[in-house]
Amino acid sequence: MPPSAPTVSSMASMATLTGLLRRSHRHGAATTRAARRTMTGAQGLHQQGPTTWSRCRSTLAAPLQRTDVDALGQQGLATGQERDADWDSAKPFDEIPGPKPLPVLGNMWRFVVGDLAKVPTSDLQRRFLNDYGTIMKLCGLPGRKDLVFVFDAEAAEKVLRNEGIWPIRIGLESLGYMRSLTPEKFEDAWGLVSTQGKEWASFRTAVNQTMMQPRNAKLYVGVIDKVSQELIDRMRFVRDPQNVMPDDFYNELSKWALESITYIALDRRLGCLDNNLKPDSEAQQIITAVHTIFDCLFWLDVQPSLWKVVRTPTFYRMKRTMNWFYGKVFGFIEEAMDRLKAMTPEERESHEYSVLERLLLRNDNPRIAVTMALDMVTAGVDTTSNTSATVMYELAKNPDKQRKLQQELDRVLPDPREPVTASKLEELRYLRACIKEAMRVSPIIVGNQRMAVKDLVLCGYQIPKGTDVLCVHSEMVKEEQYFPRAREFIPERWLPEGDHLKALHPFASMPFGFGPRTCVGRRFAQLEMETFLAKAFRNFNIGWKGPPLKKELKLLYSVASPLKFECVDRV
Ligand code: HEM
Repeated sequence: MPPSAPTVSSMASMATLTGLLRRSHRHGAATTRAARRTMTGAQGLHQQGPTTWSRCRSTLAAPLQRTDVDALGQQGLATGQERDADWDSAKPFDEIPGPKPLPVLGNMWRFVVGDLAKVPTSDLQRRFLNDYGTIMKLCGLPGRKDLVFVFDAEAAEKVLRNEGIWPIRIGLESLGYMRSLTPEKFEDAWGLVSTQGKEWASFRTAVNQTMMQPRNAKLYVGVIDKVSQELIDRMRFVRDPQNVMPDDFYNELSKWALESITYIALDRRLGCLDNNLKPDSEAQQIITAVHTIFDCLFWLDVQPSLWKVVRTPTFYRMKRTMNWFYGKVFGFIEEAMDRLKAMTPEERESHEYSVLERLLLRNDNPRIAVTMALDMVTAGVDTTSNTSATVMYELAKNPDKQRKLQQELDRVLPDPREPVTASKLEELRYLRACIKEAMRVSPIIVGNQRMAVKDLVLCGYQIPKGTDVLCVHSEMVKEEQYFPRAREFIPERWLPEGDHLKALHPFASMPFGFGPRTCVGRRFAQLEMETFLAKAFRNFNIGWKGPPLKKELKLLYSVASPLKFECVDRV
């Protein structure tokens, strides 16, 4: 048994937990049916019962008032001071530049018919930086609080270092709200993505060790290697006679990411990379559900949407998909619990516990495993597949860097079909530098957002506590002052040799976030990407046969044109 394996004594409570989970699921289905019967047409949030609404408010924490901020975020402030020392000499909040809202219409019209209507979402941040400078304020959008954008690494450092011990990151409110509609399914386990304060902290504490310990991730290297080998085999199967990938190659990458993360979250192989995957197969249905949820989150939470006032068709689509998905995940977790219960004491002694089993055994509440699995599958597909596509693209466009990587790979993995192991991965320093550099040159997130939990001075302006601040790393990474030759792909800047690393500002590129709220799936994401990319560049010389790759900003910066990789077998 690995040193941190859960104690066998916690098996005693498994029978009770299974009963509890089954009861809550049946009750959940009944409540959902009842909710469907009573919630007809375009009801606003305020028309629902007080319990649901109060739960919803505390779950979403939006919009937070100053007093809520005190309750949620004041704990553990680095300095203990309420306000930055230079507050009195700073310019007032109202003077922060930004598009001026019109009376009644606010700023919404700009995005519909005004000066910003034709700006692609992926260019908006650059436009804001050019028009207003290193700090700007966007206000006057219906249902949204004012948002301050900072494009300055010093300011980002100040925001993130003063986030408190329960950092507040408002976003994806629709996800939290949907969960609040069936509280019996999520009671005491609302997940990480859209919760704040105590609810977020108790969940994070319950899952943190299992998710973040490097040795837990390493347990999966064998399976991730197998899944990655399946993708390599599939690449050989789907490429055309000129060795070029089909236009929908991104779909293959997202199947690989889903196959990997569902194994980690649910102890389950789905068979996503099967050459004969049927359109009505379980795997294909799950792939579709994950993409639907991601798409709906974009339309409900990023695009201007009236779902907080009127139930939109997208709202219902998301609700239907989430209920279906919950049922699926729930079924897988019940199976895992049954397997655990059936184990003999001897088997338990020698068993290598999976992430799912650890989550079930460490916590008295099986809903934690269910919600964590939902969050993992929701957050763990488009993130790793888009990032892997970016790394492949940058290396295809920079053949000298690709050759250097292949020299490292040939040394560490002399046989291209040889399985990747944890110790071999440790030796792949240049590969890690390539991934870091691709995440800098073309990050998938706009930036990191926090609510200020004390009065801050940023770029010379007063930022009262309770203000949401977005640190726009996706633009900082393009600035020469932070990264010399910023537009070039130079993995060497992340290697410890030389002075490059010392010169970099640590808060300019932060692809996995920061502090106690940092990406909880980081270890698994790194393991998946390193394993697949090591195998891909060991097996193929990868070129690019298309026009420059387009990205669009949806929930993430995502691939928006065909991935025309030429993958020629290396002899
Ligand atoms: C390349 C891949 C990935 C990137 C770049 C990425 C990036 C991020 C970022 C920037 C955050 C916000 C951190 C903050 O606010 O400080 C985050 C949060 C999160 N990520 Fe990832 N992520 C990736 C993969 C994954 C995977 C594979 C999973 C699933 C295991 C995952 C699950 C989550 C969850 C649940 C959160 C919310 C954490 C919390 O609020 O406590 N991510 N991720």
